[in-house]
Amino acid sequence: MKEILTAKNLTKEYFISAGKEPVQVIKGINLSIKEGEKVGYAGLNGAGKSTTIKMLTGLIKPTGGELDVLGFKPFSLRKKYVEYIGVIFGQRNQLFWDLKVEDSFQFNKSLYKLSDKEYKDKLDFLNEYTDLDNLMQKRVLQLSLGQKMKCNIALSLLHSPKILFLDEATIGLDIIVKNEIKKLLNEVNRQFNTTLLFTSHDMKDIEDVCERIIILEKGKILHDLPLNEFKKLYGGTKNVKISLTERADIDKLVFWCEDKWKNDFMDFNREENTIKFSFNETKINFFDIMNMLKNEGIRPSDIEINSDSLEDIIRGIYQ
Ligand SMILES: Nc1ncnc2c1ncn2[C@@H]1O[C@H](COP(=O)(O)OP(=O)(O)OP(=O)(O)O)[C@@H](O)[C@H]1O
Repeated sequence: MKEILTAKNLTKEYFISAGKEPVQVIKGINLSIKEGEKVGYAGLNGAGKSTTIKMLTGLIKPTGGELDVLGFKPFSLRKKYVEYIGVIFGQRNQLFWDLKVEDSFQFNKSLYKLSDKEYKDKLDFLNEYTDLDNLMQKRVLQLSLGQKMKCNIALSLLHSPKILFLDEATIGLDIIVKNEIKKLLNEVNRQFNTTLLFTSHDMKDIEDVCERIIILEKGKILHDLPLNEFKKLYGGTKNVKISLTERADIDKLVFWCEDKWKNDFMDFNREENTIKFSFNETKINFFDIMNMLKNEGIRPSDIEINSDSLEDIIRGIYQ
């Protein structure tokens, strides 16, 4: 996979008030993104995510460092550059507000000089994963937030961008629309190898789309890892609930667990015929517990086991 985006020691300073020193909000970040990657860009409010996206899309000029996206310096050759990228800002609308949805699509068709076939093929693809067809004849101001976002994303994909930047594209959307959008993004990536750079405060969105996560903190990159590696390194917590019908079996299991791993459980609670505990996979192997139950002939009436979500992990990092 070839590199599609590189940033070296990228910085951005803003002048907040006249006569005062500028404030550096992006403090020398290095990025390297390959074609077809799906990258989540996460961080707390004010970390600098939108500022980064604005620099990468050529909306604002970096204060320092080097930036190369698809062979372009985004800010200097913006007119040409935008032919190859798509940009979605959750709070902004790119459709003609008081016209029909289709008018914006027709406008972009001529702007990007798409042939009738290219236009039709792309609409066929978009219709497969959204209900765009039903929305085309509606006026934009009649659309709900979710319908508007679907149309905005579809419009940004019309010219087959090589890379799609999404800044809080799923903000305020319900779970059904979010899922539809995530499916569309995954398909765009799968079928057209479109690179995705995606910011969201909803870690589930990042988890459902991205294979790599970059965490920004106060303008610096704190982590940049494949998502599964990140989860293994910083997560690895399993939460288990075991229900048993016999009180004696509970006693036996509690005694055995405490004897073997007394200090290794993150928490351990007994309630009636149920025990609930959390542990880190690096310290305790859940199969040992399953084997013990089997060897003792204990048959639980129910077992629930789940891993910490990305959201839990990130919360843990910032706490
Ligand atoms: N045009 C601007 N002028 C001055 N300061 C700005 C400007 N835009 C952003 N900032 C400041 O830069 C910092 C980073 O803002 P940015 O919007 O990039 O963060 P973010 O990570 O996207 O936050 P959020 O998750 O809240 O959207 C913040 O302290 C913000 O107040």
